[in-house]
Amino acid sequence: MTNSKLFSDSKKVIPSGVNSPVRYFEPYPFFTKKSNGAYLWDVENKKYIDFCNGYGALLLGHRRKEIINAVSNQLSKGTLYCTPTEAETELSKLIIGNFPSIDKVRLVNTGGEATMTAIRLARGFTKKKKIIKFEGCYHGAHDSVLVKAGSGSAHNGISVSEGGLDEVSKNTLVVQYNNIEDFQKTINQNKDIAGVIVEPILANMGLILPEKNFLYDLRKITKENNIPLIFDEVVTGFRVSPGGAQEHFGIKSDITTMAKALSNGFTIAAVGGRKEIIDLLSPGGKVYQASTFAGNPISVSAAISSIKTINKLKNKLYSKLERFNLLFTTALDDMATDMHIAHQINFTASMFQIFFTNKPVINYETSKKADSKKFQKMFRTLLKKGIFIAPSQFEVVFLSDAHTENDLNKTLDAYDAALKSVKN
Ligand SMILES: Cc1ncc(COP(=O)(O)O)c(C=O)c1O
Ligand SMILES: N[C@H](C=O)CCC(=O)O
Repeated sequence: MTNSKLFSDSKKVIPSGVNSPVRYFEPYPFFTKKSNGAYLWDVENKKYIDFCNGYGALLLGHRRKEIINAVSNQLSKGTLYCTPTEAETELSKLIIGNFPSIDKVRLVNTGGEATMTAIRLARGFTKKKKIIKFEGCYHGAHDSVLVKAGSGSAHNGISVSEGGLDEVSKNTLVVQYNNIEDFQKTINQNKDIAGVIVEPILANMGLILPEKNFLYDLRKITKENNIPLIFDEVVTGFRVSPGGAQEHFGIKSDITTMAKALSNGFTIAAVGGRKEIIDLLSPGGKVYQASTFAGNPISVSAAISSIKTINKLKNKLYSKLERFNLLFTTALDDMATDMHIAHQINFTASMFQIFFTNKPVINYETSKKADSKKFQKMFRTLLKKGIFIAPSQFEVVFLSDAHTENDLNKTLDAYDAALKSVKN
């Protein structure tokens, strides 16, 4: 079977042939048949070093032994009960142990479900309507946050999705990321703010780091105005430190969402926060949230195993990934500079992105101004050479614990060729 044949088949039965827009690239995506460690293999038996890593989920690499063992063990005991389990309490205690801002946590299935619940909680708590989000931040594919969002929707130039209601999006106020004056002005002009949601490190417009005081000022202003601050840690939770970006920056949010690296590749997400807010969830409170698959025993077993593995490895894991990232991005920067290619590299922890522009990339506008055609050229050369990064400059390159120095050296050689293709 070939990728091209599978794509023509899939297009007949799946819209655009893919189950999430970001998976499509021209002329057609490759179809994966298996993965292991740092690698993917497509149906034509081509091997790729994977730097998409489930858009950040696979912090520990594909088919990590500890997680596969835990899941296999659970498979022999059942796949769905729809009753509470002891394992759900164990997982919640582990999450709370890693995130001191969280008193209680509810398990859901996806990042989007977690942010939808977080926003509903903020509205239920404050009895107010409007939320503030930041340009380019992506919080899932639901109406209140699909407004000037990043990821695939930035790529498609969709500011507000068709089919979304104006009545919903008009209650979402959008502020420029890293612009605290814009934020303060919006707070001063609107007395009806129910909550503020932010990616503490913006990983959906490429990688954009919060400027020095941005998150601290956000925390201070939201506290002064009694507005719940939601940290969307769907990407950063467990990836930048065992306690996410909030541990990394030493800031406590009121509500936190997490997914991805929480389970290293299984379908689970969580929304947690201060007791007085999270206890508003039904059935004890009047903020309704529900799901058949919530607390799915397979995903819960994967998440318990992931957190335990992360907590056991701790400094060894994070310092290795940081060292690899620094070495890699320094070499990449030198290469692009030697070739006189205008570029910026943003990096932190185990994430980076290169932008083809001579201006620092600090927000939605500056990310959008980077040359996406050059990025596509680079992507295609990398792919030919067996390196798979997410196919858009609005995504991020993710390192995993499975990458070896040898993988990184091969990848640097591929970037060398890819940058030359950009230059020509
Ligand atoms: C920061 C952030 N929040 C929320 C989401 C939505 O998560 P999901 O795709 O699991 O709905 C994503 C990614 O998709 C994300 O990167
Ligand atoms: N950028 C998104 C997640 O972080 C990409 C995942 C998706 O939408 O399929």
